[in-house]
Amino acid sequence: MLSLRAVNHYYGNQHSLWDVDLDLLPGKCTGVLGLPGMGKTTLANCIIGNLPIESGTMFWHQAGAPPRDLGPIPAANRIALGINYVSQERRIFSQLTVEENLHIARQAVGESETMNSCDIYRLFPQLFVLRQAKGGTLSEDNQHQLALASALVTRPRLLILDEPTRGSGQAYIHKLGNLIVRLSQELGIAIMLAEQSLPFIRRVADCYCLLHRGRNVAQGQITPFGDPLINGWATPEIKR
Ligand SMILES: Nc1ncnc2c1ncn2[C@@H]1O[C@H](COP(=O)(O)OP(=O)(O)OP(=O)(O)O)[C@@H](O)[C@H]1O
Repeated sequence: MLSLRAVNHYYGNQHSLWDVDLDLLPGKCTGVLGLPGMGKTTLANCIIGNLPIESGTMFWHQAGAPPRDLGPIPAANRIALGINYVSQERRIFSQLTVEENLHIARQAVGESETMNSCDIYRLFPQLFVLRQAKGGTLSEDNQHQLALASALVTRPRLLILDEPTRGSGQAYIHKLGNLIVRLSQELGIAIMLAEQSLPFIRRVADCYCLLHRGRNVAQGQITPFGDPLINGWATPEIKR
């Protein structure tokens, strides 16, 4: 679905992503794991088109169509192509109701491409109850659900979640994990999960990519994840 090869990114003179290779596949959840500041958000922003890459390739593969180079495609058009994102900030319109938020999110793609309200509320029953409530009045967890629902109404083929567990309690994290597994296994969505939480990645991801100082230092199926090497990279540097 999406293949990254030798992707490099710089913030000014600071080299932030180094020759990153990554494949994101339909129906699979890929955990992009790394400590704070290792490049997870930068990688997500390069894929969605918020940041330009310096070199390398990002090719979008879709059945029955020739591969497309994402490079020249602006961020707004990448949503129409099937790539959507939930940022760490969980952006929603706080002055608008849940329904209005979802209505605006639908505008990013053609009407025929969107997920209808019944399907969205089936995935997020709590949002149905709160559909007339303003975004700003929702709890943090419900705001995250609304941000996720706003991404899903565009029927993404690739969904990128940036640290979805940050700041949430165990009950919501458990529910979110179940939802992510459903989205990948039942709806066939390719999911890129940028996370610091190794237990969460172990629970929901099929495969992983480990970023360290902008380099992909290990990747593979989730099964060998108990490998001490991986645990070593996932330990804060101060302890290494
Ligand atoms: N706008 C920016 N300008 C300059 N440097 C930046 C900018 N954003 C991030 N960086 C730097 O790029 C590197 C990667 O940051 P990034 O936010 O991608 O990491 P991360 O793994 O997502 O971390 P976190 O988990 O804290 O969000 C860090 O050294 C960070 O300080």
